[in-house]
Amino acid sequence: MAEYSRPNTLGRALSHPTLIETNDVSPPNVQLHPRRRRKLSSCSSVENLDRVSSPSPANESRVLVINTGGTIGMTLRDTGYAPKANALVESLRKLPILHDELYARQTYLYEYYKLENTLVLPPSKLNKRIIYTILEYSPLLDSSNMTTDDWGRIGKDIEKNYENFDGFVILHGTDTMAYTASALSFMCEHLGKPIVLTGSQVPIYELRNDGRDNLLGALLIAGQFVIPEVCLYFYNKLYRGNRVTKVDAGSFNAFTSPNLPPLATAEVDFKINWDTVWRANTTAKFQVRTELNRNVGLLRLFPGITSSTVRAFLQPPMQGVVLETYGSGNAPDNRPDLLEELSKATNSGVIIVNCTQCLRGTVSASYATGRVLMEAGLLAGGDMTPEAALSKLSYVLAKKELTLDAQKKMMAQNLRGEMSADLEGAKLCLSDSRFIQVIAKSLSVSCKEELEAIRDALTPSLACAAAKIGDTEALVALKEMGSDLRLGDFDGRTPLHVAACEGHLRLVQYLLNQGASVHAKDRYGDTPLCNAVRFRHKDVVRLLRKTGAHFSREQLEEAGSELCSLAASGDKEGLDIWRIAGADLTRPGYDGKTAIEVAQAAGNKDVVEVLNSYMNSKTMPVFDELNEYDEYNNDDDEEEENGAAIEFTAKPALL
Ligand SMILES: NC(=O)C[C@H](N)C(=O)O
Repeated sequence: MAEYSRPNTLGRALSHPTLIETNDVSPPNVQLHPRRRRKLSSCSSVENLDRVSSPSPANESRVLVINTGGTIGMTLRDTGYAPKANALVESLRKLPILHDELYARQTYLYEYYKLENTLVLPPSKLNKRIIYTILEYSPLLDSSNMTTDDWGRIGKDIEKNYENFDGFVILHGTDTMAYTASALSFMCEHLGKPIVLTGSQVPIYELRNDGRDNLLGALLIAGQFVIPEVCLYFYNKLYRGNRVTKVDAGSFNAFTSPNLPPLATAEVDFKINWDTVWRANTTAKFQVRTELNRNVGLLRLFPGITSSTVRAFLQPPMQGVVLETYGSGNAPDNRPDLLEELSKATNSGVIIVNCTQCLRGTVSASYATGRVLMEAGLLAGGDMTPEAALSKLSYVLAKKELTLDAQKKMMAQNLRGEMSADLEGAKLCLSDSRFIQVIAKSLSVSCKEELEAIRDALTPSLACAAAKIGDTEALVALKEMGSDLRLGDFDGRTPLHVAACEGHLRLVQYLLNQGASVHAKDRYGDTPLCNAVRFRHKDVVRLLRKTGAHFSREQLEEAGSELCSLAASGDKEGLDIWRIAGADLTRPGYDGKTAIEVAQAAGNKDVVEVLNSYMNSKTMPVFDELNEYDEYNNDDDEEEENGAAIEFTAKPALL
C-alpha cells in the first residue's frame, strides 16, 4: 500500500486523502475534477491536439513539446549519432523526475487527453503539475539538416495549438538552435506565452547527460512563468532566443548571450529577471508569419577578401546580407574596389546589415573604417548576433507589402529585443516630451511626502527641458501635479530663462501667466531678458519688457561696449534689439566712445542714421509698449509657435 494524497483541486470532491494501491487506480477509488470528467466524454480524437482544450485544475498547466530532433533524442549507430524515432516518450515515461505515472493514472490523464504521448511532471516547488504532450516530427532531424521550412512548420504547429497550451518547448539540435530561436522570435508576432527551445549535448538515453536537466528546466519555465518570448534554455540559464549563439561544441555550457544577461537562472529557485523580459506592448492577437525570404546570406570579411568574391555573393537573387565586419563594425577604407561593390549592391536594393565578428559589443561609427560602410549604404546592426540579423532580414524581406525603405526602417528597429537601442537613443532624453509627461504622471500617482520631494527635485530639470522644446503640454502636466514652475535648476536657470533663449513666445506667455518672475537671475546674473536679447528674440523681448523686465544698472553700464561693437560691425538688428530691451543707445563703451561715434569712424552710414533718429526721439518714452505690442502681434519673422492656444494675458507693464 502506498499513501497518495491527491492535490486539493483534483480531490475537490473528496473529503480525505485516499489510500490507493500503487498499481490499483481503478475508477471507484478516484474522483476526477468535474471539468476533466466532463471533457472525458466529449473528447474523441486521439490524434488531433486541437480538440483537447486546456486542463481544468488550477494547479495544472499544459505544455506542448515539439520534438524536432537533435542530440537529446539520438542514439549511437554505426554511422554515428542519429535521431531515434518514437523512442523519447517511452523513455521519459520511465524517468520518475520527468513523469509521474501514478498521478497520470489516478487522474485519468490518458483517458482524458486521449493522447498516449501525454506525460506529467511530479509537483514542482510551486506545487504545479505540468502536463506535457509530445508532438514528434518525422523525420527527426539533426539540426544541421533544418531549413526555413522546418521553422515554418514549428511556427504553424504552435499557432494551431496556441490556445490549448500554456507554454511550448521545442526540442532541437544545438547546432542551429540559435538560428531557429531567432527566426521564431520574429515569426511569432504578438506572442503572449513562453516558447522555450532546448536540447542537449549528450543524448537523454545515456547515463551522464544534460538532456534531462535541460528538458525539466524548460518544462518548468514554460509551464509556470508567463515569459512571452521565444527563449532558449540550456545549462541552468534561460536566454532570449534571438540573443544567443552556440560557443562550445563539447561542453554542457554550450550557449552564451553576449550582449544581454539571461532572462532567468535556475538556482535553488528559478530567478526571473523580469526587468529584462520583453513585453510586446500590444493588444494585437498572436499570429505566426511563416513567409520567409531565403535570398539572404552571411558574408564574413577577412583580410584580403577579393572584390570578385563580394560581387559574386551580392549577385541577384540576393536581397539581404549580413556583413560580418571587424571590431566595432569596421572594414578596410583603403579598398575602393570592395566599397564600390557594396555601394552598387545597396544602390540596387540589397539590404546589407553591418554586424560585428566579435562575440560581444556593438557596431558604431567611431572609426573612419566604420563610417565608409555607412557611406556605402549599409545599415548598422547594433549588437545583433549574426544569427538574429540574418533571420530578421529573412522575416522583414518577406513582408512584400512594405516598400524597401520601410523594410530598411524595420531592420533598424528593435522588434523583439534582438538589439539594444543605440546608445544615443538609449539615453534618457529630457527633451523628449513624452518622457516628461510620463514622469509627471507617474509622480502624481502618489501624494506621499517622499514623492513630493522627488517631484520638487525633478521639476526644474523637467520644466526646463519642456521649455527648451516649447512643450506647453508637458509644462501643464507638471503644473497639474503641483510643481512650481518658477523654480530654477542647479544654475538658477528657470523655465522662463530657457524659453526666452529659445524664443518660444507662447510658452513665455504661459510661464508669465503662471507667475514666473522676469527678474529671476541665473548664476551668471542673467535674467530672461538678457537671454532673449542675446538670442535676438524680439517678440519675447517685447513681452518681457511689457511684463516689467529691465536691465540692471550694471548691465546698462556694460551695454555701452556691446553697443559699440554692434555699431562697428554695422549690426542694425542687434542695436534694435537692445533698443527694444530698454538700453540707452547713447551710453559710451569702455573707452568713452559712443556707438554713433564708432559707426561714424567705421563709415557705417545706415547705423549712424538709425542712431540719429533714435537720439532725436529720445525725449519720447524709451519704449512705447502699445505700439510695440501691436508690432509683436503682426511680426512673423519669429519661429512659428505651435503650443496650445493660451490667451495673451500678460501682466501690465511695470515701467
Ligand atoms: N548537440 C546537438 O544537438 C548537435 C546535433 N548535431 C544537432 O544539432 O542536431
